[in-house]
Amino acid sequence: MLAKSLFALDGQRWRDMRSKLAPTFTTGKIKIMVPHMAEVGQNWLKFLSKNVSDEAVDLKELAVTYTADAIGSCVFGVNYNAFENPNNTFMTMGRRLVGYDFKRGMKAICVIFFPEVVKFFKFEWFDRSLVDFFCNLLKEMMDSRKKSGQTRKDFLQLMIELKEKGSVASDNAEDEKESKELGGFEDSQLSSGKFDFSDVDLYSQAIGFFVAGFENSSTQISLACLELAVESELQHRAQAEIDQVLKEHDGKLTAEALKKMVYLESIVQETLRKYPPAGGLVRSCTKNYLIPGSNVRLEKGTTVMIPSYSLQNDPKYFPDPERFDPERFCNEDAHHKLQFLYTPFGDGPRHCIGMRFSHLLIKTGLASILSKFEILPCKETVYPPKIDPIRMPLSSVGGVQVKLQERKVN
Ligand code: HEM
Repeated sequence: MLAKSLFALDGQRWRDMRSKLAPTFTTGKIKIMVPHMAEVGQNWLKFLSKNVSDEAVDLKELAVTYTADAIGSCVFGVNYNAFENPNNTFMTMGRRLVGYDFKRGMKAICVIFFPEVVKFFKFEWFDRSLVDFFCNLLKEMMDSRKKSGQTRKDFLQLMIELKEKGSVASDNAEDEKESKELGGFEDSQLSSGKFDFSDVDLYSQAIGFFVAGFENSSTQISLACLELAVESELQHRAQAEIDQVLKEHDGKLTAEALKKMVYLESIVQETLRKYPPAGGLVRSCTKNYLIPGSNVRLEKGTTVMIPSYSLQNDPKYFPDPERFDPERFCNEDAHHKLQFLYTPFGDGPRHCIGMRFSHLLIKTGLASILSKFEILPCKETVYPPKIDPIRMPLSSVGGVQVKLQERKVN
């Protein structure tokens, strides 16, 4: 089933799928989902206000609940409020879907380095029962929208549009431009005729998006909070910006408000630099290639790993790399100078299609918690975090233990 998700496709079908999904990931399309994220952020704050104490909390665990609920709402169109109902089936199944153990670790190694073994043994990445649960849920949501005639501003609706019309329309020239950047190909590179997007294609994409966003985004939120707990000056600068922007937007966390939180954006970028979830990028040589200026010859079919984590933590490119310094990204053209060195979302035609969505998801989570809480280090805090050497995506051993204190904001 998940062989049909964008991650797993290649060749012509990947090109066609990428170009059709690209219009659903533009800023214009994603910003209509910010209210769903902000609603989950509010649920998070309500839960914390009722439960905050003098004890340490695991922010990674809390962030997982936030991202699961937010992705559930934006991608599947469901809102379970996992803060109040932590054992709801969506959350339980979601945890199993992204859970990691020795068996999964070995499978991941095989997928990257021995794809022939995976094909030969027909490895199933996920249990059938898990996949069935998510497919049935999506089917139910689609049937209920069809029956009631109601629509909702979310990914599910955009994918229903793709299924019914064969494409998702761009809203304006800017939307069209972004869509091309995300998945633009010449017409001659794409299949002609109506794009076939079956129910199974739709389920595969939705489940793939959940898996992609759940772990990565919650890790980024929790590690950003850890850095801010340790560097209180940076935290207060971020809070001053959030307070000011919220004041100008009637206290509402909208897409426009998030855009104005430029220092918070630098914090997100610096967290992604220090802790890139993927660790590295994988590519396969499509032809024999001699690395210029060397005698290293790569044979066609060789798997190459681009070490994002090492490059982004190399003092040659990022002086004093252990220092958490959002200033590195405060300058507008910092990105241009860093091409190919800063790749938390990958690079080239296969870069992360969900990059804009993740930025908004992470920023909404951070802006929510920082607007109402002070994050403090405590005796359980481990800093620097101990990165799990065998887990993929990147994760800190023992979560992120900190203390929360309600802020007094005027
Ligand atoms: C902090 C959050 C995230 C990070 C750091 C991240 C990072 C990445 C990276 C490194 C890749 C491989 C890129 C390459 O090889 O050049 C990737 C691919 C991908 N990501 Fe993400 N991702 C994140 C969140 C998301 C979310 C939320 C979604 C969906 C809603 C998503 C959807 C995808 C898809 C579909 C691909 C495969 C693209 C293709 O092969 O064409 N990601 N991501």
